[in-house]
Amino acid sequence: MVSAPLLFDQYPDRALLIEGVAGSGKTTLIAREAEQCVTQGRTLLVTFSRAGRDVLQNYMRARNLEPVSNPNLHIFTIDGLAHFLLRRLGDERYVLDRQAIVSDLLPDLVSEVCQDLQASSEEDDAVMLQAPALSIDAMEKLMSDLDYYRASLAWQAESAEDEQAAFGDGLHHPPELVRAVFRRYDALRAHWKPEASEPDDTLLDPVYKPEHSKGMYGFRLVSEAAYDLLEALDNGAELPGNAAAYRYILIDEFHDTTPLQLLLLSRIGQHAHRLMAVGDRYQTIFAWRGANTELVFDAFVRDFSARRVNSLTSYRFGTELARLAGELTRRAITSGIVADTPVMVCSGSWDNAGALAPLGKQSIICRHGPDRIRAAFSLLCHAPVPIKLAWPLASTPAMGIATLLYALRFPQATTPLRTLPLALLQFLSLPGCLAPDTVRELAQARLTPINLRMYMENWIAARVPVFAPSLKHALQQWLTAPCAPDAGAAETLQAFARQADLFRNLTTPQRLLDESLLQGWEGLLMYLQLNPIAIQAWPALLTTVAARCSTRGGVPLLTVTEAKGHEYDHVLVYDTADTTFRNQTDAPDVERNRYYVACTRARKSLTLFRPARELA
Ligand SMILES: Nc1ncnc2c1ncn2[C@@H]1O[C@H](COP(=O)(O)OP(=O)(O)OP(=O)(O)O)[C@@H](O)[C@H]1O
Repeated sequence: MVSAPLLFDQYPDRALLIEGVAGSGKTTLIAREAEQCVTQGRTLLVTFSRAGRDVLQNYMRARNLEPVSNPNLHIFTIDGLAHFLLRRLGDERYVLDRQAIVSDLLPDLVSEVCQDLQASSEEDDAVMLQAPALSIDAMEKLMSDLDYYRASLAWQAESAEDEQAAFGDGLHHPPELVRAVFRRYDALRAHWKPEASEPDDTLLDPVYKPEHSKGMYGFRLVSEAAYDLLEALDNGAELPGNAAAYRYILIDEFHDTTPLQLLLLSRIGQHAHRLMAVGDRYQTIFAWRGANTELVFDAFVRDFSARRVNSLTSYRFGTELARLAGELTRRAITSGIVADTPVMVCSGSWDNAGALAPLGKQSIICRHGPDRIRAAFSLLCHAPVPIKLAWPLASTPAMGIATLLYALRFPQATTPLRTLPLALLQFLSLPGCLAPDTVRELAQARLTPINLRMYMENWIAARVPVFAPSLKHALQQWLTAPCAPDAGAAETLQAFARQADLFRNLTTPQRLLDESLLQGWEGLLMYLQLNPIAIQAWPALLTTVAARCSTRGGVPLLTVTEAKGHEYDHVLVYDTADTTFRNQTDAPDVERNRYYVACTRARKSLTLFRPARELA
């Protein structure tokens, strides 16, 4: 490795903004600078994602530096830092699980807000606002609207124009609704009390356990901690010197920082001696969460009079991949290493995908979760040699639905079904289900096929409908119609899906969960057609699939989000079209960035894989 002088020694400026291409050594640079900084004072290494924080921790560990043994070294995500500081300020709100808020708290709050909005529009004779459906899907979108509204600083705009400029076209729902829900939601967050003296575990974010067991009130998501900390500071709270007085602040993944997070970092960094932010604007893949690279880079330069330093040389990969990365981002990217990194386009079958490196030695990067499921089944069915997958395919939604159906039909079967509680939650997330109140009860009890069947019969008979009519009918049939024990699993499951109309709305799935289900269902049917079994033998299939999935020695199957910040010797990018992923739904620049991130994880070889349609 070239031992370059430290940038803090090379440049006299208090703050530096390093913009470097993938593999140009940004994280390495932070680690090198930090190694020096910790000898001189408290040093904060901060990053956007948990995955990015883990990468930083690994880089520091490789230098024998760990926060537990070095009091000067602090490594956090920005939200994790805000949460930590709030706790030091004596803030004891619960940290709740996002899904619990979406399904348990948001629907009631939204109906109250809509009633108020309708009442006031009647008084003012104004146009009435269309209330959203209270489906899980609409609530999930509203939750991301709240995130976006918060992260983009739209809440502090003084006029409707400023507000619009902040959130741009990032909202799913009308701004009046988002604004009103945002206010009511924040009021609820401040005063909320669990129904019992403490909330049940299913409501809590498992990563952030409460400080005390009783007497706490208020809640937040950890992603709301930066906002809450800023609010506390605006209300006169002072950051505890022993927790927040950082001499050095080094920010990785700066391109993903939101305007809200930058505001907080600017407050924390106002007395810092030196600051450094590193990023690559072409690696922004979280724009949908309110990240705004251009704005954040410019604000950092302005607020800290930072010097910009650019690097177009990658030390991760050789010339051929450097050329591809340059074409994708229209930059003159060069390679700083001698060895080449060949790039191969491979269409059709997996047989040819091992030309640059054996398939078992490659890391497979997919655009998102649903594509990963497709890749996994495709490998399971068609890989030339039976390789193992370092990923639990048996826990995917389609496998869950089939497991639940099996348990309902054969409640007396004795083979234990380890994934049954997960399968129940997956089933109840189907578009045609409204989660019944008793689910939480059931999820906490010891779930057996027998009590599952009993609950299911009650739900089907319930006066308040739990299932859409076609799904209800299909379930009734499933529970009552005689079924030959040797009926083929593929045909039986297919018949249920048809009767329940499971995929009617899924030709263009809206939710990732639905797309995951669709890909998994198609993959499962393909597997069952190649390996036919009777529905009664379902537990044996689960065992066979689980045996093909092993973290030890299996091929890693990653999404771009998971692979970001990491590097792998041999990378296969799954399901590419012409210089991008085949599946394109987000803004073109976000899609391009995702593809660029995936390709630039490779060190020694890159295979761009396009499966033949019948294998996809
Ligand atoms: N100056 C250098 N000389 C040689 N190799 C280097 C140098 N800097 C970094 N490397 C190596 O290049 C690879 C990429 O480094 P690093 O992960 O720090 O890049 P990055 O810019 O953070 O990448 P990305 O933005 O893609 O996450 C690593 O294997 C690292 O050891």
